[in-house]
Amino acid sequence: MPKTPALWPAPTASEAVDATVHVPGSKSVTNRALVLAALASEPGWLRRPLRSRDTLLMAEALRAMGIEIEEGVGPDGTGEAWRVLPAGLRGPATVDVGNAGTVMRFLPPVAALADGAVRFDGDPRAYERPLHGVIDALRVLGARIDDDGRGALPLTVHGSGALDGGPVEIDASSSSQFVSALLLSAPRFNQGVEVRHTGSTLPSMPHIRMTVDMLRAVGAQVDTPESGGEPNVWRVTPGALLGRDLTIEPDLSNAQPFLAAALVTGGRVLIPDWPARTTQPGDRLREIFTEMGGSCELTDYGLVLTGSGAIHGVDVDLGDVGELTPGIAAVAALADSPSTLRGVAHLRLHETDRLAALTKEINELGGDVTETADGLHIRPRPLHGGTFRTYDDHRMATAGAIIGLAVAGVQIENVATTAKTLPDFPGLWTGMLGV
Ligand SMILES: O=C(O)C1=C[C@@H](OP(=O)(O)O)[C@@H](O)[C@H](O)C1
Ligand SMILES: C=C(OP(=O)(O)O)C(=O)O
Repeated sequence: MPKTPALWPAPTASEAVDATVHVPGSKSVTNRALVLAALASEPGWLRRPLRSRDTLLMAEALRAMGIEIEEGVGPDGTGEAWRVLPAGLRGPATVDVGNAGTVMRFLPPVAALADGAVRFDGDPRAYERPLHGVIDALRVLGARIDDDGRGALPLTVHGSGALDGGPVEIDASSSSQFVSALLLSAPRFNQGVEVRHTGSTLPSMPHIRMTVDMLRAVGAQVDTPESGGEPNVWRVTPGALLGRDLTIEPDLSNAQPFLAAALVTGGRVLIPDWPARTTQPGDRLREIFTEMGGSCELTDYGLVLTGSGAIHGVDVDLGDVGELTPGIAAVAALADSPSTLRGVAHLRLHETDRLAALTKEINELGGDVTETADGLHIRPRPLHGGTFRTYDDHRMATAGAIIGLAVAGVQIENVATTAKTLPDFPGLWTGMLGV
């Protein structure tokens, strides 16, 4: 593969886009499927897994704890498929979480089940991302963890081969992944788990539903607020998990920049295999991008978004779908009216402080964005070219590419950071544009 330059000239669209874009598998589904397959009592398959930095880090970490993961083609010889062979989890092991929230939060509970010490380390930014919900809860549930007292990486989980489990209270207002992490491993805790969220807000509910659905699909019994349980309480009963043959859905959040291209250029983009029913937050794009001026049609082939040529501002609470914020902010900066994006204070603790980064980078191109306590006000202005910094954040890079479609001379710094969740974004982008 040719080396990507440090500054990537984002291509402008000289005409309306008309393209079909095959988007690789979902990060969130792939990493949950890997964890559940590793904890199962029989082998399983993942078909069409995402092969990106975050998912390869997850696979490598599970291997380090004794799980065999064979990367190859599926049982019927079509497409990429990974076979996961569960085994006794063991230390000593070292896990590099990179800057993957799913790896740093989902794996300490798995490590608590291992026989031996598992050390967790990662990128400098990973030291700043909240992990206290997982560390404190695991201690209450019976685990021994050494950390430096900040409630963050680096840390060592001293697994003893089993964990008591039981009831625990956490404040997951800084990340839904605290809840998902405890639920995913809970069927293997001696008493299962009862997680009670005590904070005032809880972001990314669709991702918690994804965790619950995927647990149930491998045979776990899960009680949720939505299934008649108490508000903010989830219970998982101990029990063996099945090995499944699971086809991973395309990553709908990574479909966002391509759909945005149809909206911004007044063109048409088809994303094949868009699921008819899904817990992925990206499914909300059908509604949000319709409000912003597009029209969406979900057919047997996938999702088609057609732009009208007009882009409208929105006033929207993105608390459930925070990872869509950078892409929506980019489209909003090109709209014909102002936007207010709400409910996303927790984005300050994502790959970078996304509210600060979007404000600074859009304003450096001539924009008028202000941060609020829980989001952004975006007043569209004529933008000009310049460097768009990404702060090692894949979604900053794709946001910059969206703006570059309409603004000449935008140069994206470190576009290679998109490899966190999307292999070869520049190739897919130029392929869509036919340049
Ligand atoms: O569980 C998951 O797969 C995710 C949950 C969300 O995390 P937060 O609740 O921390 O925002 C989301 O932003 C992240 O991209 C993926
Ligand atoms: C917040 C994100 O990732 P992570 O899983 O690292 O939290 C994201 O992908 O937008």
